[in-house]
Amino acid sequence: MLQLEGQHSGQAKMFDGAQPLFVFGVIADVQYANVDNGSNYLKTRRRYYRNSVTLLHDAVEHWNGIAPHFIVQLGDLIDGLNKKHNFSAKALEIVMKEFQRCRTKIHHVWGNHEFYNFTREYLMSSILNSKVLESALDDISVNPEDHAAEAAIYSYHFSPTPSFRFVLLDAYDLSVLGRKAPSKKYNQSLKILQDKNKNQNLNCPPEGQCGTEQRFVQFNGGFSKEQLSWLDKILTYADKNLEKVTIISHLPVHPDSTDPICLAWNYEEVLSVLHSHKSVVCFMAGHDHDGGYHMDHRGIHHVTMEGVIETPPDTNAFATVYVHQDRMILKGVGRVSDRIMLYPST
Ligand SMILES: Nc1ccn([C@@H]2O[C@H](COP(=O)(O)OP(=O)(O)OC[C@H](O)CO)[C@@H](O)[C@H]2O)c(=O)n1
Repeated sequence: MLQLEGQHSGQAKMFDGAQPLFVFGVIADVQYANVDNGSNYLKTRRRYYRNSVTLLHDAVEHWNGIAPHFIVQLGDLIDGLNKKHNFSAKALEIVMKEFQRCRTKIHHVWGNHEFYNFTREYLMSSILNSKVLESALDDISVNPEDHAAEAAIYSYHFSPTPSFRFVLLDAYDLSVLGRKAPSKKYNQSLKILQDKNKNQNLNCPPEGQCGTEQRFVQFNGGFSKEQLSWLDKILTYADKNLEKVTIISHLPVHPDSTDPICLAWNYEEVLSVLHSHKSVVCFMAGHDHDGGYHMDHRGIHHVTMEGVIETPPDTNAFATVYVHQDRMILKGVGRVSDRIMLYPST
């Protein structure tokens, strides 16, 4: 019997008859706000702001019956509308009350809506910083200069059981959201945006552009060189130790797994790091509320989770993932489809 890090007593329920090595839950874009139902900016999708916390409640009830070893919350937990109503802290308290009923550990990713509500400094010392759940790795040496830069990046990794690792990435490391003007990263991010997007409102995609060029909008962001070099080190360690790695991020990085308007600015650089390592098996993201999926040419599964906020009250949008030696079985609830994800052959 494998020893699971931080495992609470009891065994997660089996899904398909075979005993999984471990089980985790995943949910994205709850975006709770204490306001009436509304829509997205283009008025093409309905948003159920108050009900989203009820769907989170139902997800937690479901998970409490399964006892997963941890939950991954993919960002945008509360909507930016809370800020306008001076309700950010209260809204966070309301959603966290639901998570606190969950008898397992929660790993929180940060999305654009976290930065509409809170500063990066506030988030670093808040309940949404789950870096305390990081696994220590003495053999990964980090030079002191890199270390100083990394301190302002919210990324970490953990190993729930030997041979498996999860890496949580900060997709707003390069962003005009959460970076103070005129800091180096703010200036660098504004330049990336303004070089590509000539609109007054930088949340509107660049005029006349279609496809992946639409990603240069303010509600997206990217990954700094320091973060990518840190990721490269973790993946080198994982390769050497024959681990299987799942990466979690608010922003997707594969154009075929999402509406391209939701892609990370430097998604190509991230893909190039992932493809230079044999350990990566899955990349999970949120942000595109319609969800998406693509298995890339290297066999990496790119899962974009459907957003709770655009999920009608009579259904839901979350998943439980059963991890086996040769595959992950994703069991979706409501709008999320079931998937069997075999690991790429090495
Ligand atoms: N053309 C646009 C689009 C958006 N905005 C404003 O930007 C903020 C964020 O938009 P929002 O749709 O809430 O962001 P999500 O993270 O929920 O979703 C991302 C993608 O839209 C999914 O497709 C908000 O303040 C909008 O009003 C804008 O000004 N112009």
